[in-house]
Amino acid sequence: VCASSSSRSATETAVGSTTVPSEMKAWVYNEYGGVDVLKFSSNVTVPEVNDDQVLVKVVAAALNPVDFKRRLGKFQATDSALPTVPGYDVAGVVVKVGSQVKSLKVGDEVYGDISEKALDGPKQSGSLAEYTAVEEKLLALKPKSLDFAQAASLPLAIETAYEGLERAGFSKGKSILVLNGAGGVGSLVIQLAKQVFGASKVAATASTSKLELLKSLGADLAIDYTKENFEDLPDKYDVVFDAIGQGEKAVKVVVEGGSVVVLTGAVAEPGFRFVVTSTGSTLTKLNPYLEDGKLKAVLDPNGPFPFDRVKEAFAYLETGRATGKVVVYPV
Ligand SMILES: NC(=O)C1=CN([C@@H]2O[C@H](COP(=O)(O)OP(=O)(O)OC[C@H]3O[C@@H](n4cnc5c(N)ncnc54)[C@H](OP(=O)(O)O)[C@@H]3O)[C@@H](O)[C@H]2O)C=CC1
Ligand SMILES: CC[C@H]1OC(C)=C(O)C1=O
Repeated sequence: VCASSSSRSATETAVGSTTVPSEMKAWVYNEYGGVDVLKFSSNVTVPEVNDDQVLVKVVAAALNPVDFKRRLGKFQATDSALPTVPGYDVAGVVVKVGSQVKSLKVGDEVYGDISEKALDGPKQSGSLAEYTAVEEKLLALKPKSLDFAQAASLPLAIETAYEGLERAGFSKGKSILVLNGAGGVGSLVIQLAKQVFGASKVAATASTSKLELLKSLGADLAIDYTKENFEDLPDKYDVVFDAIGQGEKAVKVVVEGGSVVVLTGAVAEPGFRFVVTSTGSTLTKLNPYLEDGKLKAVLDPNGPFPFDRVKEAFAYLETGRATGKVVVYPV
């Protein structure tokens, strides 16, 4: 609610019908390291918005492995300066718009991955905060049928899944093997391959307790990696999507002329690795599938983690056992 000019404090700026404070609560680290470098602060400066940006009041955020890899200092060469507020995935409400913003307005419910390049100059002030500033082009309107936690779980993972399938030239009638089908990205690759791209066959790997999940997401074949090695099976695939760092084994099961997409770790011919580029246009394109439930957000049942338990959320994600996405909600 906009404070009357007489009562508006010096630290508040009335914007439209929304009052934005100058300081906020956020999780911050000022040195690289394990979860214990994460500190909760109540007086982090609310980011200013550039002309092409909006300020989002964060309702929910989601964690990604790139958050903890970055915090461990694995991408220092191209990282933004410390201190860092981590967090790429956000879902929330627009409270302020920059002068060049064209299609978003105060009050819009939005979601997105706030860093266009995940490793090359990611945002210093991320989504594990009460407010975050994001370029309009990185956001989409939140699907009405998804709550904020579900929406926050999607952006980086679904954009990675979609971009990887596009780069691999995946198309209707092709077969695909997803290495790590139960994780944040793989659980969406299975769904996209089946529901959006029209796969002829989807196979995926996970451990014993997650095989039914893989089938529920659309996998025709669920391979228990604790009992058999996919590379020892007779099947070959048009595309192998490696979301676990098995790129050198993945190339053994791709057909002649097929594609091997690698998200992490070593790559062997004919495999290729890429780093996701955030864009709201992919979310807008997939919104109809999300609205009607053809594509589903997969949230780890140990969450959502409330804002004051972010350290616990990261510790859980870093076990490498998360199913789908680890979400922080409410913020
Ligand atoms: N290049 C890029 O742009 C991007 C890269 N990435 C990277 O891709 C990888 C996956 O990301 P994300 O999906 O978020 O990861 P998650 O943390 O969600 O993956 C967790 C899952 O990994 C599964 N898993 C662990 N070991 C194996 C194995 N040997 N075989 C099959 N599944 C296994 C676990 O299942 P179980 O308990 O059954 O073992 C668990 O469900 C990460 O390394 C991430 O950094 C992610 C996004 C973008
Ligand atoms: C080089 C892959 C790197 O980029 C992202 C976004 C990750 O999660 C990674 O591991």
